[in-house]
Amino acid sequence: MRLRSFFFSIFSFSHSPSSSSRFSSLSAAMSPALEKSRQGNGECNEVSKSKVTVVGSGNWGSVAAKLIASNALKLLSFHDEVRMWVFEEVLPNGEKLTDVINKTNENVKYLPGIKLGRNVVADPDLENAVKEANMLVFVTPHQFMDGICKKLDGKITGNVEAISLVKGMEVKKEGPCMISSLISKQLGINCCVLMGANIANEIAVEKFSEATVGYKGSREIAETWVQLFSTPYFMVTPVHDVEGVELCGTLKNVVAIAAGFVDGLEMGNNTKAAIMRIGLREMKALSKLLFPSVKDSTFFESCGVADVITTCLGGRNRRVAEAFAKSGGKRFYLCESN
Ligand SMILES: NC(=O)c1ccc[n+]([C@@H]2O[C@H](COP(=O)([O-])OP(=O)(O)OC[C@H]3O[C@@H](n4cnc5c(N)ncnc54)[C@H](O)[C@@H]3O)[C@@H](O)[C@H]2O)c1
Ligand SMILES: O=P(O)(O)OC[C@H](O)CO
Repeated sequence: MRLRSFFFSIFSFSHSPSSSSRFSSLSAAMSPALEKSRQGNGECNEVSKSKVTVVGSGNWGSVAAKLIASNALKLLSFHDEVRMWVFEEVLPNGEKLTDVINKTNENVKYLPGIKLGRNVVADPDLENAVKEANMLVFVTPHQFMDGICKKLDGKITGNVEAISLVKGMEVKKEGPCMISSLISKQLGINCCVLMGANIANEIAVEKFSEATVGYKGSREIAETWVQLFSTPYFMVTPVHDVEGVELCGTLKNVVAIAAGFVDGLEMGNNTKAAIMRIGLREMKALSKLLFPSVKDSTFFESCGVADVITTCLGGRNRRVAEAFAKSGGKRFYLCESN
């Protein structure tokens, strides 16, 4: 049904005179809950509404806040306000990033030129930002997650759900630890994941893309996350395989670095395609070794093959690896700053 809608939408798109109607039929087919909520049935009082906090405000974190903010305004079951925790930085003009976001509604450092939505409130105080939320969206570079979880240890109470958009893992002495497990174990809450072929800057300007929500246990909470993130230009599918989805988002970065080396060394498109194919096969093998429950079908979702393709074509990992190879082995961080 969804596949048919998708092809129908592409067909409509190619025959559509205006870009604003591009994905209207797709939107209608995919979001019955959104349409129902828009009509309003008066069943949700203020107390039962979910409050969302986005923990992180980088490039993807800001786009995630924008997606969520637009839906929070439309869906009855969510509070309008979306908090966004900002790792405070002082900008070259001396202003604090948080103040500028709240004044201009724009993350001028990590997502310049894009309005986040007036209902996004930037907050530099992590504890304060999460204290009233019952839905937490974690989206920072992976290396900061251990520290963030430690700061929040014992501070999350009540019925709270989390989702991780972090593409990476903690590698401890005992072995690899998925970020969703880190969140679950340290904060004592259930944690889904959202991964996919999602270059943030493209989604920021509302170009169409897909994503995958990985969950374990109840499908109901996964459906709530799908509702919160879905827009006509962002199509989200739930998959009952949290480890598989998260490992796809993590391991594709390694393939992207290899693809960047291939580009930097000018080895050509056939070699790059081979890297992507073999890379995907190795992602699957390693994922299944770590978690035998990982499903083959997950690798055909947006989080799998599609993310390998987009990251190897347009991602930052690819770009920095290409610069590294072209520079003849300059230090990685110097390539990153270019
Ligand atoms: N950017 C994308 O296109 C994209 C798309 C999908 C997934 N992701 C994943 O999302 C996650 C977040 O990426 P992003 O693009 O939002 O961030 P980013 O790469 O833009 O990173 C910068 C962020 O890190 C914060 N930061 C810096 N020092 C910190 C510290 N000591 N403690 C806490 N935070 C600190 C900065 O304030 C900023 O918010 C990553 O795992 C990434 O792989 C990114
Ligand atoms: O820019 P990258 O390499 O971090 O990739 C961004 C996203 O993960 C692509 O889905």
